[in-house]
Amino acid sequence: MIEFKNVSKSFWTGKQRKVILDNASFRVEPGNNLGILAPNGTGKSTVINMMAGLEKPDEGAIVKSSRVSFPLGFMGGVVSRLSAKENARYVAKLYGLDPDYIEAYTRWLCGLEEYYDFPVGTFSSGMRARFSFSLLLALEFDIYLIDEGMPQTTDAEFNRKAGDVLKERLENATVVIVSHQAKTLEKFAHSAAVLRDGQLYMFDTLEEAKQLYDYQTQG
Ligand SMILES: Nc1ncnc2c1ncn2[C@@H]1O[C@H](COP(=O)(O)OP(=O)(O)OP(=O)(O)O)[C@@H](O)[C@H]1O
Repeated sequence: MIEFKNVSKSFWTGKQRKVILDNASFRVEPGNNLGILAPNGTGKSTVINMMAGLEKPDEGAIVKSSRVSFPLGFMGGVVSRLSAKENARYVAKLYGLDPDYIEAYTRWLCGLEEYYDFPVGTFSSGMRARFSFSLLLALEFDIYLIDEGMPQTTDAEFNRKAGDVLKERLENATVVIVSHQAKTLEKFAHSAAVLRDGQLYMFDTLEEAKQLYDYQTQG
């Protein structure tokens, strides 16, 4: 479970205070895939980063009783001058896992062939996406965080493999996915929430969340 207790978060832009959360309290329950809808620039990444522990709240507390992933697509832990292989082995050690297993798994899933042994800094954005997604799926979490859908790769073979693995993972794990469009959430979300005016409004269904969201974005 991830619980936000009276969490406030804002940024000072130099001209104004941008409020992301204002004394917000909500929970992400295991087994209940949650989709969060919010327009671009309103704080989706910030909320996901707070769940991952990459951003701290200004006030309040975030309590976690599950293993929560880093956000899908997050490359902060990956060192550009090291190869995918070296990064995978390093991350395995950080998580106390078998480096041989994590190397073999990511090598198989990302399908980068000989580029797996090249520095990550030389990768195209699609190759980076494939590597970071493979790394995320190689590690076992109770809650997976996804920012704006699946990585956009044009590699059909990778998309199929990664989609299958994610589906399998989600039989025992939960996903939190944020997007500015309901369509991205449809495949995963059981319930949904709308980030608005510093609060996260929770709904039992995506349909209900969409009604508030459409009203908000069109009005
Ligand atoms: N470290 C920071 N310092 C100042 N402002 C920030 C910082 N991080 C984010 N912001 C601002 O907070 C707001 C929300 O940013 P965030 O990236 O969370 O939004 P988002 O909904 O994920 O946007 P997008 O969908 O465009 O990525 C934006 O106006 C952004 O400029």
